[in-house]
Amino acid sequence: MTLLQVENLKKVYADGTAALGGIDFKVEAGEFIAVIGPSGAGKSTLLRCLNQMVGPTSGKVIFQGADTINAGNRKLRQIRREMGMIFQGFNLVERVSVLTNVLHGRLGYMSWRGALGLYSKSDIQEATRLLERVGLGEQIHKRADELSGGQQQRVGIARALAQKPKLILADEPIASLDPAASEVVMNSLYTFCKEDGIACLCNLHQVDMAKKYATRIIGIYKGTKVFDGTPEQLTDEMIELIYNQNKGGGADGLSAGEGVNDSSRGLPVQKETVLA
Ligand SMILES: Nc1ncnc2c1ncn2[C@@H]1O[C@H](COP(=O)(O)OP(=O)(O)OP(=O)(O)O)[C@@H](O)[C@H]1O
Repeated sequence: MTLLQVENLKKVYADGTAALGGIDFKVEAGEFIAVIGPSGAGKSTLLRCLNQMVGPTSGKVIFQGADTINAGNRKLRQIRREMGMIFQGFNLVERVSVLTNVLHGRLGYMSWRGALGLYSKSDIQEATRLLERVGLGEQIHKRADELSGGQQQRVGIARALAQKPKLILADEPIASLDPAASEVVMNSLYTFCKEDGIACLCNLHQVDMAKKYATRIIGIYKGTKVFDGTPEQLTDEMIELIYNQNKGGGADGLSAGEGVNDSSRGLPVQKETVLA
């Protein structure tokens, strides 16, 4: 079964900004997909519409056969625990320990016990094991804000893994990191997703990182998908087209109701590869 199916997904924010103009794609189990595109293209909105952090205006998001947009609270909670999320700003609770932050990844599986901090012995063992796996076995009792940015993001990865997700949504996970830390974080994310058979949708500004790690790349421009292919198919000419379209026209989202016709922007249309 297809893991995730996105059909004609649209998002118009309350102020009229049309951030997504109708996006379609599928994700199969274990794929590592980089989502690229200029600032304001709609990458974050897309990821947030998948787990309903942002409510889409219309379209379909089917995750493991379940309609996420119309899911009730209970079903949505189940869907969200199988869709881990990693954030640019790490989103850790800074004043609590690294271990506790990873245990927060188990909250979706718990009821009142989690709210009281009553984690099971096996959850604590698993969280410890995950921290060892991301190379932070020595840091588990430190406060989260005592760690470097790259270390904090590895805590974020361990927390997402603690959810035992089928899909990880990573929203610019290396945007605030230096090149060395970025490499460590991307390598960890890629390796653990591969080892655990987890699919990943990873928003990236760095095209070189997308080409290095992704098994597939989706290019977004002004709320529409303008490229969907392998790293090899993402030629320098295509990169130039995706990003340089941005220069004249800005990237502040579409006006509400404005559709994007890719051929009208001069982007080449190659069947299968570009513009599904
Ligand atoms: N809450 C909001 N209300 C109104 N407009 C928004 C909101 N969030 C995002 N937008 C707009 O939607 C468009 C897409 O934004 P989004 O953050 O999804 O793009 P992005 O590709 O992730 O950009 P970046 O790479 O800079 O993070 C932009 O025009 C942005 O200004």
